[in-house]
Amino acid sequence: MKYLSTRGGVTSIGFAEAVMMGLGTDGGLLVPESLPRFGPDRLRELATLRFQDLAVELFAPFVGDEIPRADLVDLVERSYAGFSHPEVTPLHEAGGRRYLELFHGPTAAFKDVALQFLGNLFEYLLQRDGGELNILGATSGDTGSAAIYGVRGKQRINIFILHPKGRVSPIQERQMTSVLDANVHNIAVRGTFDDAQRVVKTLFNDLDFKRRYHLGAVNSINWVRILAQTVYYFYAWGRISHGDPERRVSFSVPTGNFGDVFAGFLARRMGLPVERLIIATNRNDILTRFVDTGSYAKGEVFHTLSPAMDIQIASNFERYLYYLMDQDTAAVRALLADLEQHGRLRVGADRLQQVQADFAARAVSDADTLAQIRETHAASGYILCPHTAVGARAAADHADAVVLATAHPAKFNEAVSEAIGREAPPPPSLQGLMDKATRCAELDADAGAVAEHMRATLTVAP
Ligand SMILES: Cc1ncc(COP(=O)(O)O)c(C=O)c1O
Ligand SMILES: N[C@@H](CCOP(=O)(O)O)C(=O)O
Repeated sequence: MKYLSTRGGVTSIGFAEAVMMGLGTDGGLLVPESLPRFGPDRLRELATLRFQDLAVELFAPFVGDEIPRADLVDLVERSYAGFSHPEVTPLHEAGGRRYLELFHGPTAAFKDVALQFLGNLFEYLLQRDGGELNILGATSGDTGSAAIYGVRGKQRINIFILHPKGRVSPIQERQMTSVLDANVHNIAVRGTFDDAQRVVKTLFNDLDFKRRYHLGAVNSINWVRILAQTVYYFYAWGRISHGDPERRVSFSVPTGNFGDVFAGFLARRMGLPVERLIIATNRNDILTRFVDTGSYAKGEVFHTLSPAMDIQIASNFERYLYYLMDQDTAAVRALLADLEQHGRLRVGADRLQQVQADFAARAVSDADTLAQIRETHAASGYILCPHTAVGARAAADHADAVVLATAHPAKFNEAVSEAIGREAPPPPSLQGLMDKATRCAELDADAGAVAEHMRATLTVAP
């Protein structure tokens, strides 16, 4: 399989190069030249597989002959061995609703599903092909810790994670800053997640800096993040449909950077029988407004009870535009130029019709998020994290939709306590964090300052 950039400036690169490149050297996002298409017989087979075997089957066409199958199997098995549930991403039924629990990994959020694999994949490729990697990522709370846990202590890898100071939950902050391995570097930036993501993209677009410092990406700009997140859509469908290709399943997806729901979109393009894909946003509703009106217009970032989704500029939206514009990279560039110049882009009526066929969307207020946590708990005793609650509320008119449970509620106990008057009990991985020593730098949300910090750190770090 070969990869190209959504902006057309990178063409025909292989899987390993795409993994290491992260963001396309033209500033675009990497996508495969084509997608495999699974027909009814293949879907029936896939539905019988355990999570790990399914992952290997789904990854194989994208990896091609660049990694021997035995090595791919080993990478996948190791990546999910540390999950606390034997099914990796089990379905749970509560209050008449199905939840796809994605929080059984080491940092208790869905990011572990992709980042355990990506960490092992980086290590494998660096050992095999030589070289070193300095990961630079931005987080609104969950990617950071999952990425850090994916690469902590690994040879040839340093990781620099930027989080918006004071805008992640206390547990999320501790999960990152209490990891004291020499290769882990946390930076609290004075600004929003969007500011942190802009710094990361600016430094990736400085090709001289990127080459000199061997920058690698763990955010969902990295294609592997998206690929790995398609697996649980197939897995959930298999468990619900028992392999019946006529059975269509809807998903409601708490959405911020548009990676998770985009993975569902891809799964459908690969033949998975998906009925509705619901984009569930909090008050930061740029994506909901886009689905309603065809206009994608930047606004102010609001602080909400679901902070990991306090995002205005959704990275993977560009990948969706690429497919929406029939893979016409010039059309993508034109839309992005509008966004850059005017702070908004607009698609025409025919494209909007396609958008509305691809997605439903709903924005959920903090008050409704709390009400959802309260109602689900009262009906079933099950405690939702606020992001998952946004997903459940957005699916109020779709009783059948599977809600992606993207984080363990104990990561967001402030919201949980406000809703039900008590905290969710933390899983073992979250216990004792608040007593640990921490290390974290603090910087302005400025690419120059971050670059300087990386240079200084890397001259003394191993
Ligand atoms: C708990 C949680 N839910 C949902 C999201 C939104 O996912 P995405 O950014 O892929 O849209 C995030 C952040 O990415 C998150 O951390
Ligand atoms: N909500 C995310 C934001 C980064 O998104 P990513 O999927 O592109 O890594 C987070 O928790 O950091």
